[in-house]
Amino acid sequence: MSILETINSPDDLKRIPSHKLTLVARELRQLIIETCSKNGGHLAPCLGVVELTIAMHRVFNSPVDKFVWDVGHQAYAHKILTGRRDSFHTLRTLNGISGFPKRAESCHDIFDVGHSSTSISAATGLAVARDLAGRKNKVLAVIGDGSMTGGIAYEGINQAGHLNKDLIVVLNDNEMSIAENVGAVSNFLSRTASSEFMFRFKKDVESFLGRLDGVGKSMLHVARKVEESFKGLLTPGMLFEAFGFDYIGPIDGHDLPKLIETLENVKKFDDAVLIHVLTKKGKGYKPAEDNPSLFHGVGPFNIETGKVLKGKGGGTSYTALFGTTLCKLAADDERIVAITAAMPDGTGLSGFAKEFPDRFYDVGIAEQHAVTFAAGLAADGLRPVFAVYSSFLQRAYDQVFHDVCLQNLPVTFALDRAGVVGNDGPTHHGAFDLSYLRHLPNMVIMAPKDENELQHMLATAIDLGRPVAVRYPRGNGYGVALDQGYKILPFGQAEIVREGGDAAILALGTMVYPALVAAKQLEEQDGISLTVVNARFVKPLDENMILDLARRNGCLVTMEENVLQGGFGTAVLELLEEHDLTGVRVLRLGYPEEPVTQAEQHELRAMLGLDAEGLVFSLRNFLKKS
Ligand SMILES: Cc1ncc(C[n+]2csc(CCOP(=O)(O)OP(=O)(O)O)c2C)c(N)n1
Ligand SMILES: CC(=O)[C@@H](O)[C@H](O)COP(=O)(O)O
Ligand SMILES: [Mg+2]
Repeated sequence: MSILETINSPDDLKRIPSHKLTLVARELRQLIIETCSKNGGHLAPCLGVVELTIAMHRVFNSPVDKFVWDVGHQAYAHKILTGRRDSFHTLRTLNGISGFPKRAESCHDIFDVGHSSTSISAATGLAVARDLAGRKNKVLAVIGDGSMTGGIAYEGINQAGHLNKDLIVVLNDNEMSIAENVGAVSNFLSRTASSEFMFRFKKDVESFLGRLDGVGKSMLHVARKVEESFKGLLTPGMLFEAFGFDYIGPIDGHDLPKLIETLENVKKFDDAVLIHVLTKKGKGYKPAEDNPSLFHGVGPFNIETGKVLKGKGGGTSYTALFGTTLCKLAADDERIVAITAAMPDGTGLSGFAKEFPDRFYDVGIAEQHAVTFAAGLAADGLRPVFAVYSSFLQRAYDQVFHDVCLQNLPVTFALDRAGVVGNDGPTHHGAFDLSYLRHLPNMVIMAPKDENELQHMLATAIDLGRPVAVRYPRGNGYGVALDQGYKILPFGQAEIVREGGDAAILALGTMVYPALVAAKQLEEQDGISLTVVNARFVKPLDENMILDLARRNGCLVTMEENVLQGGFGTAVLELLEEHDLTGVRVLRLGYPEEPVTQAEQHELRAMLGLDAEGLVFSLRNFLKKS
């Protein structure tokens, strides 16, 4: 029996003799690597915090003491040590263990996560709630250096330091976001060598001068002035102390005895403390240590070689095609500037960054800033393109409204991962963008039926010179031929891709090809003849075409990968109502309001009835009643 098999709870871990804890760490890494090699997952972040997680569970008493993991993509060891070892092989699969902490999954998962930089705010709330209830438990937030680039982290730390509650923030500093971490905060954190020196120097000088009566006081003043002029030597400790936190560190995050000793000491504090822990992303698995970005969130891979196994699907990924198209457009248009919020690889912008370094900006995990930054660029004549996952743009709703749409500025939102993303689950599905963008003034929204059309939509979006969102899915296209030049699509016009006499389907984006398959099957099996429309635009709708089809057929079917509330189908209903056509029967197919779970994309589409088979079923039922 392995030592890990004897651990079913944090209490079991506490019974393991100290000298055997490195073995626990080794076995945890082994299980995490094996599972990720089959299921995919956030391998590198999880390997980096194995010792930290052991130390936290050794010293504190979860779930009475509360651990809040930022993003939550580093919590696999926590899951395994809190009674989920036997089900860990189901990680990220349908009905399996979530890749992120989930309150519904375990009492040890205190706060649901997936989006970054929320841990300090949530932990502050938990600390205040504890104090109001008169309880004594500890609250810990574990946040990465990348997540410290998100503004909400500072909103949290600002209040937490001011309240000075009994709260521990563990800063897990691996000097990496998904890609290399960016910006002043990141530079600041890495000043650890000078930091230790300055900290000691400052304390020594202050205590020495403070002891000298009279002369000491004025010298202390002079020394402080000197220190001011040494701004370049400001240290992470000073930053967090300025916010009202005690600062401890930096400490080696792979030195278990040191971690345990530090946490034991900190446990005795009853004010706000930040422990700065230095870790290595991917620790213990060479391919992940060598390429932490690739192994940040990785698909199945071969453990021996570290080679990632190829994904399914024929064509180029939408993401890659977006990246190459933007490069080509930017070569001819100097106004184009590309922006990412800490995801140059994920959004396909790495090539652009190399080709146009002066026109590429990674702003860190700062979606709100990214949008307003883009608005500023656009206000002075540029054509910024913000490439962002649909679910992460949710953060910046007000900036999209207030800074871009209200001023009708030419910002293009390249919305990747629109629709179900698969195993990352509910926090990451791009299920809401149509609903949260459609009602904004001046906004145009498009969705391509395939990868070829994506190229034309991107060119059209930039050409339009106003706020435009182009939404496209995670994964590969269909392998269709790619036009060499770019077309500017006729504004607000849909495309009929199949003619039929019995009813019309208005399909959006990824729904067009499955709709065509379903229409063909219904023609062959039931003799039903359907028109299929590639809607292309959600805003503005092709009103003439839709109204004409509604009048001719008396019924319409809309299909979209978005929640039904406020989405494409809703837009069609509103149009019919505006034209007194409420008698037209409408079937809207899309996502329900309750969160879509985690599974492979194709499994989710089947469960939601949005694959060809599901569409045939729904269409048959609907048309039978016509
Ligand atoms: C709001 C938001 N934007 C982007 C992401 C995508 N994302 C997930 S983890 C991550 C990097 C986090 O870096 P860090 O906090 O340092 O953790 P590490 O992976 O280095 O352990 C990013 C950008 C996200 N989860 N949430
Ligand atoms: C944790 C997180 O938010 C990202 O790492 C995300 O999992 C990336 O997923 P993709 O594989 O779709 O880029
Ligand atoms: Mg990091």
